[in-house]
Amino acid sequence: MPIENRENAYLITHALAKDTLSRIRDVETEQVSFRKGLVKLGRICGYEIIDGRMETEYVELETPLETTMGERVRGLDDVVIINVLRAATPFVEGLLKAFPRARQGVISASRDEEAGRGEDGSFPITVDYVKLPEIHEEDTVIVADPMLATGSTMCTVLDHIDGSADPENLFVLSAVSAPDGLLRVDESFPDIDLLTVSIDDRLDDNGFIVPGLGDAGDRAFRTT
Ligand SMILES: O=P(O)(O)OC[C@H]1O[C@H](OP(=O)(O)OP(=O)(O)O)[C@H](O)[C@@H]1O
Ligand SMILES: O=c1cc[nH]c(=O)[nH]1
Ligand SMILES: [Mg+2]
Repeated sequence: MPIENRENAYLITHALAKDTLSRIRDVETEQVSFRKGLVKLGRICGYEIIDGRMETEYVELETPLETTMGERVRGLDDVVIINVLRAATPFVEGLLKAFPRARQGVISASRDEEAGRGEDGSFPITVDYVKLPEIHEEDTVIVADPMLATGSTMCTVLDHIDGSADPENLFVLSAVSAPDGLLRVDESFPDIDLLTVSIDDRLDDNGFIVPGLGDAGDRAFRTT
């Protein structure tokens, strides 16, 4: 479903996606359930991308009884998933259930929260590690990060990917987005489609999404 006034941003509206997100937002949801919830959400989002964004084709096949026509999803072998460390790790685990043959890339990018936000509202981003597969024209590339807050991390990640190829589909997939982050990424990368389960109200003074779900990395990795 397209988001009003934003050509390239779309909500994932599957009821189970909303249900799962609501469960992991809950402050009472502990680490294991939180992590499993992110995995489940990744799987549902993967199925939604297949259903809404990929084409099917008819193929002739032999059942044990006779020849018939079946329908197959096109391009499942040409999917690249980029894992933005570290909070995206369980989210990507779920996506891989939908795209088991995806080629994978990893980028470690994190906000320097001590430095604080600059005048434009962005955080400085530290990139420690980048390992991307070669991206081809026919690929569907999904850059996964459950949280899109100021958009600083995602813009930095996309800077690393952008020059390397011009794939058929390039999606940024998040679970929770803030309006500021969507706007920042949309303005910097107008050709990229932004997919998210929820657009929350705002950012707080520390750049956290409100109502959000807190620090996704800390909750999944139990580091607080
Ligand atoms: O849109 P932004 O303002 O850039 O914020 C979003 C980023 O912040 C979180 O990562 P964090 O830097 O906390 O690292 P982590 O995944 O290691 O916890 C989150 O997973 C995103 O990558
Ligand atoms: O709300 C936020 C913002 C950035 N990163 C998170 O994990 N949560
Ligand atoms: Mg991160």
